[in-house]
Amino acid sequence: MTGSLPTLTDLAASGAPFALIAREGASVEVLRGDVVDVDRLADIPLDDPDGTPREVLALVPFRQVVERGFVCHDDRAPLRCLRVADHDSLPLAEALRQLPSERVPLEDAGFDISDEDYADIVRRVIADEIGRGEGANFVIRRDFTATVETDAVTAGLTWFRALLQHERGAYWTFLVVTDGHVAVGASPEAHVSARSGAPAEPGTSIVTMNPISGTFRHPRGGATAETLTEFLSSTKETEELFMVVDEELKMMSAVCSDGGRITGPHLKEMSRLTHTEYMLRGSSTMDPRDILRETMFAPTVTGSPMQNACTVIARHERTPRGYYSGVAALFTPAAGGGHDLDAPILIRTAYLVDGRLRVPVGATLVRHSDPAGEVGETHGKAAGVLGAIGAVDRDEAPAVIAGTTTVDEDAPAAHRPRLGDDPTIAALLSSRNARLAQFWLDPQAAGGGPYAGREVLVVDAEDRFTTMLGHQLHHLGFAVRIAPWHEVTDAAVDEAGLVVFGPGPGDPRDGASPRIARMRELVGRRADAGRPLLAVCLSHQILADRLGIALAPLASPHQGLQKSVDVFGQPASIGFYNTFTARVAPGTERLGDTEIAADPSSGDVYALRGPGYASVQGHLESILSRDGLPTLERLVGFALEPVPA
Ligand SMILES: C=C(O[C@@H]1C=C(C(=O)O)C=C[C@H]1O)C(=O)O
Ligand SMILES: NC(=O)CC[C@H](N)C(=O)O
Repeated sequence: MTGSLPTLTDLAASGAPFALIAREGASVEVLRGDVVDVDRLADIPLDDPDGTPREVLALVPFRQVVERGFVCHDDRAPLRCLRVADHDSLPLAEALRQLPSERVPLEDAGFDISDEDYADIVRRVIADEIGRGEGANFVIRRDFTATVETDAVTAGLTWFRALLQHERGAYWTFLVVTDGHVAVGASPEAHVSARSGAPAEPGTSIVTMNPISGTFRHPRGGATAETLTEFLSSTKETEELFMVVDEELKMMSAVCSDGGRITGPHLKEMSRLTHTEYMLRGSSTMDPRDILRETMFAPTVTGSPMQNACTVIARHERTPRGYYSGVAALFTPAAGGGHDLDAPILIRTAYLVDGRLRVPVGATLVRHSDPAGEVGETHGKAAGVLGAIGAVDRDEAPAVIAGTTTVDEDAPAAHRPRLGDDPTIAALLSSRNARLAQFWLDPQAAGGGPYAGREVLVVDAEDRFTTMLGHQLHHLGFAVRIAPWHEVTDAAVDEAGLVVFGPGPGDPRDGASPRIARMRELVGRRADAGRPLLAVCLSHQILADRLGIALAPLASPHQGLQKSVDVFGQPASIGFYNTFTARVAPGTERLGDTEIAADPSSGDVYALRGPGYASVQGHLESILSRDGLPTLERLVGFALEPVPA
């Protein structure tokens, strides 16, 4: 097929749709075919009408979250599929020779939201969202925009070339040209991939996710072991990565029968930035389109809990996202049938439509975010793309992002060694895992736990930590059913042998929220019946309230905090994701039938137990809970203890 491959400039001039992808440094893949726009992921045409499997490259817009019932500013951006007819490969040197390098002038360049306004958004998200229990971390974006007179496809080719030459460490460097739409970028982050397993396991694929979070902007002259060490020692950056790993493990637990296991952390070293990352791996029997649906979209570019993050994004972003934080999904027919999937996240990408350039960038906002720091981070993230498109000087430092007054201190220095190979850095990175739950670091042994033969109903209150809980409960031997709060019937709650009420966003005192009102009803009903229940986080707060214990906001949220607490006589290192707390007078250990495990000085309640029930403020299922599984087993044991007549 390569024989018929026109030069890249002829291909561009033909007006036909095409895509260029550099996945490994040595070559550029050239994909040609026709384009169809479809409504839903399930409609992606993986097979021709005669049943022949077909390779498809799909651009999945952020608005696709509506398929999961999540909220967004809906721009109706099409789910665009390039049905690949020809897939060729060009040596990198040849591609570089063919690609244009003339500078593309930009007019009216600058961020749509000023630095001051972005800093205000950061403050509001910390105070009004994290500070009100809506979640732990949120990514809010801003767009760098400009007018471009140059022909769009020529501009795309030019920028693709510049990214190949000047960015490094990208997972995919790519250009996708379809009618009237050019997307060109160098994304560091694989969202999800699914590769067919050994022929012995037909229908099974190995699923990989790659959460990247924590951003180190290289100082002038490049990163050094000293400056990187300082970054790696930052609590904020460390916890930020742990939080997104937790959120992606929720997704892994939903799509993988073995829940997934984590390896890392590693460094992702780019020209101007270094990120930290983990790899999550598990096996799944799901169709790759379903895997994609269940994982829409990465918490590293949205937030957690993911569903509420969409609501928060809609509240604080003023315009729709288009493809930003969606994925480019390449479905390739697999030797043993079905399709493999490779899907980088659409970040660090420039879009050119109708002469308007848009480069969206965001930062992960957490409880201890510094507004100025997050502003700087968005500049740093844009700089890789903006360097390529000539909006910042590429090789000189300091450079200035056109249209702003901010000095770009992230300009790349030539040829630095990889710092991940430095033994001190490697040791510092791997020391992070000592804080984490062994359960998620080890391959998990199958079944046979102490509760084999029993059933549990897990009620989901819009935080899919329930999938991780479900996985741990399964490990303890239970047959697990997870049901969302709005589908669960009274009868189901009455009949289950054990009910676990899950965590969720929001203020537990907010009875006007239909979700919280229903959770109150269900927890109350089960508690009144005196049948075994375990309540987690939001549900623990609801149970505490019902038992007459006061609820209050914490002075500063514990969203993504690891803490060692006493749980009925045993110390446990546990992860917390709460803004509110149940609180008793310090020293209170009992209220009626209820035994209370609380902080001796603040009176903040960590756990409760009584006849037929137990509850916990922390998340035993989180990677942050080093003592999570044994504590869960203890609490389940308390809840299932026979109630004296
Ligand atoms: C949100 C973006 O990047 C993501 C956010 C990161 C962070 O907050 O540290 C790091 C890498 C990406 O997962 C972006 O590039 O727009
Ligand atoms: N994870 C949770 O369930 C959090 C509960 C509640 N929304 C809080 O922030 O305190």
